[in-house]
Amino acid sequence: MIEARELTKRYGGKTAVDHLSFTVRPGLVTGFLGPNGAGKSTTMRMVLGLDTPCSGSVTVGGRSYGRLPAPLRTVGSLLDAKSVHGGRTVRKHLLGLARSNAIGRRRVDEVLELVGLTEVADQRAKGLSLGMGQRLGIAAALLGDPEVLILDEPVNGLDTEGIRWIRDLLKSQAAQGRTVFLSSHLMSEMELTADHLIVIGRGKLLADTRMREFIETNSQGGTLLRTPDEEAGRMRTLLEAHGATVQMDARGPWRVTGLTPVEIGELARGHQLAIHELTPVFSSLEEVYTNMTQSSVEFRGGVQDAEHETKELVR
Ligand SMILES: Nc1ncnc2c1ncn2[C@@H]1O[C@H](COP(=O)(O)OP(=O)(O)OP(=O)(O)O)[C@@H](O)[C@H]1O
Repeated sequence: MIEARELTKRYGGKTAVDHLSFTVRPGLVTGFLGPNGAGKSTTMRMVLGLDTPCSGSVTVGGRSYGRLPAPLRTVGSLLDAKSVHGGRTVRKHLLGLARSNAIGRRRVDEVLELVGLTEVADQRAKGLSLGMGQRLGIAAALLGDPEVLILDEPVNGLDTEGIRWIRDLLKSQAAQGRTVFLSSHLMSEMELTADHLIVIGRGKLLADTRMREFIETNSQGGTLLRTPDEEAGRMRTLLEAHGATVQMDARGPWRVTGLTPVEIGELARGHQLAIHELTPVFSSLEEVYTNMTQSSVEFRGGVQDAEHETKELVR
């Protein structure tokens, strides 16, 4: 579990993180989203004791990072995969980390196996491909078998296979009851990986919500509707009279927005109109997120009054 309470960080006159409170829970992959400069990396660095909050607090497993008796056993992180000493071999890099954290050699072999680096264990780190380097960073994060994993842009620059591998790994780590907190600008990937989302803008919390709820509540997808031809005119009039917008399609289903599928179904039933198809369609995470950060529409996914912040984001 990660708990941030009123976390605030200023650099000179610039407020990077602004009274940010959230909880990242075990058993889930939680995505951390926000436009460039929103304060994600700063927040992660404060969680990991690499930056000191100006005010507020953040704990991992109930303690601030500095008070953890064996940090690597509580929280594993990947902030910058390139921060490895390139002259060392893969195994030596991990052995060095293990030794300084009282972790046995056997665990090094386990994580090498887990991330698929056993065969290149004796190669120098600087010769690794980007994907391999990323795996090494993840091996280091997993070394202490920590309850919390924090990853900043772990899929940056990876190919499809590498991305899928990280997705499966993170999901399985969460399924084992670990807390997984990751940032990524790749929305399609985040949509597939994360169960929960924390969204920030200008250092402030914009949303703290389940992925499904975030998409469903803020989706502009609408509902696909088919009715028999002879009832189409009456159906359209009825829907529009109740505030719906109907996009007609002569051959396919209509797209109805402004009413939920339940409301459409109940209206049709009340007027004895037949329905042949009623399919909710949801926007992608990317569409919802882009819309949220580009419009001043009030966001309703767990934080009520984000109007001001979303306006700020587009200035
Ligand atoms: N060490 C620093 N000194 C001064 N300003 C900083 C420092 N670190 C971050 N900032 C500023 O704080 C703000 C938040 O930066 P941060 O890197 O945390 O955002 P981010 O959400 O991680 O962005 P990105 O998605 O681009 O990585 C930015 O305006 C950044 O310029």
